Amino acid sequence: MGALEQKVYTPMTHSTPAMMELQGVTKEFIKPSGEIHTVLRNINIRIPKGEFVSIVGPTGCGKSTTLSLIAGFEAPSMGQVLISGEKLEGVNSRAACVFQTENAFPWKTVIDNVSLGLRLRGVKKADAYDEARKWITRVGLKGFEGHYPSQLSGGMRKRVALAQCLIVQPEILLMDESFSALDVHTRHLMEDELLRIWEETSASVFFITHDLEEAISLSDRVIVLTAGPGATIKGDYRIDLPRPRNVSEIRFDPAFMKLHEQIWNDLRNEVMISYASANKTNH
Ligand SMILES: Nc1ncnc2c1ncn2[C@@H]1O[C@H](COP(=O)(O)OP(=O)(O)OP(=O)(O)O)[C@@H](O)[C@H]1O
Repeated sequence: MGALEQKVYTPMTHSTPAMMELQGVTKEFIKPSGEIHTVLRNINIRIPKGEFVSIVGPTGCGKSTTLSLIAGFEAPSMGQVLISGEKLEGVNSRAACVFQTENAFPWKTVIDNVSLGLRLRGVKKADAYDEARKWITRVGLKGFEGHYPSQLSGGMRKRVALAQCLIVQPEILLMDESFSALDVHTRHLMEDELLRIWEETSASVFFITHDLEEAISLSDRVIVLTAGPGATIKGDYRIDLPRPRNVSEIRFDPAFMKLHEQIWNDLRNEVMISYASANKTNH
C-alpha cells in the first residue's frame, strides 16, 4: 500500500474471524500465599486484520497480561484466545513482540540481529543478509550494518528491534511500552516511522502504553481497562482521525482533543480508583 493512501478496512461481521480475539477471558494468578489473584475478568476483544489497537489503563491493571495472553506466553484461566478463528495453544507463532527493554543481542552486529529471525527459520545466510539489508534501510539504519547495539543510540536500537520483528513479516505485532524509554523527539520520530511501515503492511498491532496521546495519535481504536483486580473493559473508542498521520501535528487537531477529553474522562476515574486502592493497601 502506498504511504499516501488511506488504510481501508473491510467491514467485519461476526462470521468473519478476527485476526486476534479474546473471548470471555479471565486470568488468575496464584499468590505465594495460595490466594487467587484475578487480574482480568471476562475480557472480550476482537481485532481485525490490519487494525492498530492501543490499550491503556491504570498501572498494574493487566495490560501486559493481556499482551502475554495474545502472545501465548500465558494461557487464560477461563475463556479463550483465537488467532484467525483458531484457538491459540502455546506460543503464538504469528506474532512478534517489541518490548520496552532491548530486543537485540549485544554480542551480535545489527545485520546479524536483524537477520536472526530468518536464519532461525532456515533461510540461507546470504539470503537472510540481503533481506536484512532491505529492512535496515527501511528503518533508516543504512551504513550501520556492522555496528554492535552498544555503538547505537536508544532510538537506533529501537529501529533494530523493529527491523528484527518486521523482517519475519508477522501478521501480529505486539508492542509493550516500546518507545517509553526514549526522549520525546526520538519517540515521535519512531512513532511516525512505525506508522509509515505499518501502513505498508497488513499487520494487526496491539500496542500498550501509559501515554493516552501516544495511543490516540497512533491507533484506529483505543481500549481503556478498568482498575484491577479483575479488570474489565471500560471503553473501546474508534479513532477516526485521517491517515497518514504525523504524530506531533495530529495532537493539535480539534477532533484529537475532543477524543482525548472523552477517553481521559474514563481513564482518569480508573486511575483515581487504582491510586486510592494502592494508598489503602500501603496504610
Ligand atoms: N506471572 C505472574 N504471577 C503473578 N502475578 C502476576 C504475574 N504477571 C502479572 N501479575 C500481576 O498481574 C497484575 C497485572 O500486571 P500487568 O503487568 O499485566 O499490569 P500492567 O497494566 O501491564 O501494569 P503496568 O502499567 O504497571 O505496566 C499485577 O498485579 C501483577 O502483579
